[in-house]
Amino acid sequence: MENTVLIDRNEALKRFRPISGNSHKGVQGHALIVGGSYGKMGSVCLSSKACLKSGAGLVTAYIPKCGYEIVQTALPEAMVITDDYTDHITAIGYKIKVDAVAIGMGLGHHSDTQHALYHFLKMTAIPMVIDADALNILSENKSWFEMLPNQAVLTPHKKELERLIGSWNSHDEMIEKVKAFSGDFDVVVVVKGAPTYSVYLDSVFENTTGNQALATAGSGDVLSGIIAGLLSQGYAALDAGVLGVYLHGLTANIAVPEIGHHSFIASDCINNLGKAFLSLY
Ligand SMILES: NC(=O)C1=CN([C@@H]2O[C@H](COP(=O)(O)OP(=O)(O)OC[C@H]3O[C@@H](n4cnc5c(N)ncnc54)[C@H](O)[C@@H]3O)[C@@H](O)[C@H]2O)[C@@H](O)CC1
Ligand SMILES: Nc1ncnc2c1ncn2[C@@H]1O[C@H](COP(=O)(O)OP(=O)(O)O)[C@@H](O)[C@H]1O
Ligand SMILES: [Mg+2]
Repeated sequence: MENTVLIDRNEALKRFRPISGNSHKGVQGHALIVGGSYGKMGSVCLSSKACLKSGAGLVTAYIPKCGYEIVQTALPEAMVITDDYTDHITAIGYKIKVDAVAIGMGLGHHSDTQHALYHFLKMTAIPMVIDADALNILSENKSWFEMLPNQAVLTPHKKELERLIGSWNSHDEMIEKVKAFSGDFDVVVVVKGAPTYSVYLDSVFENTTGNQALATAGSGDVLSGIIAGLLSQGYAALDAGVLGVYLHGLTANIAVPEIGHHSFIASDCINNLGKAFLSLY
């Protein structure tokens, strides 16, 4: 399509910033990962780990009580704040200062959780990734679009996108609808698929990395964590989206010669993030 920028290594390099020698965890960004419900805590573990492995100095997971031991055990590097309720999130309250948020992975759509999301969006204006069930809740409450923070990064797969903006008849029509949505609410939309397109206003970026190994549970949860990690370090929303998608796809390109398409799982995406970052030096 006309005016689409292909995101290859050169384009990724334009956006990538190495970490300075005198950095410390206090200036590397603190990201909050909000999600999880009974049976879906893995999504928060994956997203939080990917966030740490993308350079965030501190990561806190905000989860329902049932996930406390799961997240603390799976990921000792992350801090945890629990909701008052056991099985799902009912209110999103915290006293820490965070630089970026990713919300929605494994969140579910209980009415209490919908309420919590409403108040959170109303009160929160920091860089934000909105994924999975947070997108689905928004789709059921379209008047809430107005509350989205400027340049929030929305990361729908095609089904989630259809719930958000309605259906389309062609690729070009889909892109035009996403551009209009981006303009109406000043958001970056990362349309996940093969390939993934990142759209902001009239600009469209087509990713060149990734393969079918990523067609596996949790690989989108990993992407939300990567983008939140970049946002927390001060990357602009569009740069975080475009670079995050590039690195995420690259992990699969790096891993497939050894692991193959069938056996690659979302944790392999995380395990190869280091090599993906190193390829930019
Ligand atoms: N280990 C975990 O805890 C996991 C939790 N997850 C969470 O589970 C919840 C449900 O996520 P789902 O995405 O499964 O639910 P959805 O109901 O949003 O999506 C599932 C439907 O969308 C279709 N779909 C998915 N990707 C598509 C694509 N690229 N093009 C067209 N159709 C597509 C599927 O075929 C299916 O019909 C989310 O909160 C998610 O974060 C998942 O991420 C899987 C792993
Ligand atoms: N065939 C494919 N080729 C390239 N990337 C893919 C392919 N299938 C899935 N992906 C990527 O994997 C991720 C899947 O995200 P998502 O559907 O949200 O998964 P989950 O919710 O299970 O974490 C997206 O980044 C998507 O672009
Ligand atoms: Mg998903």
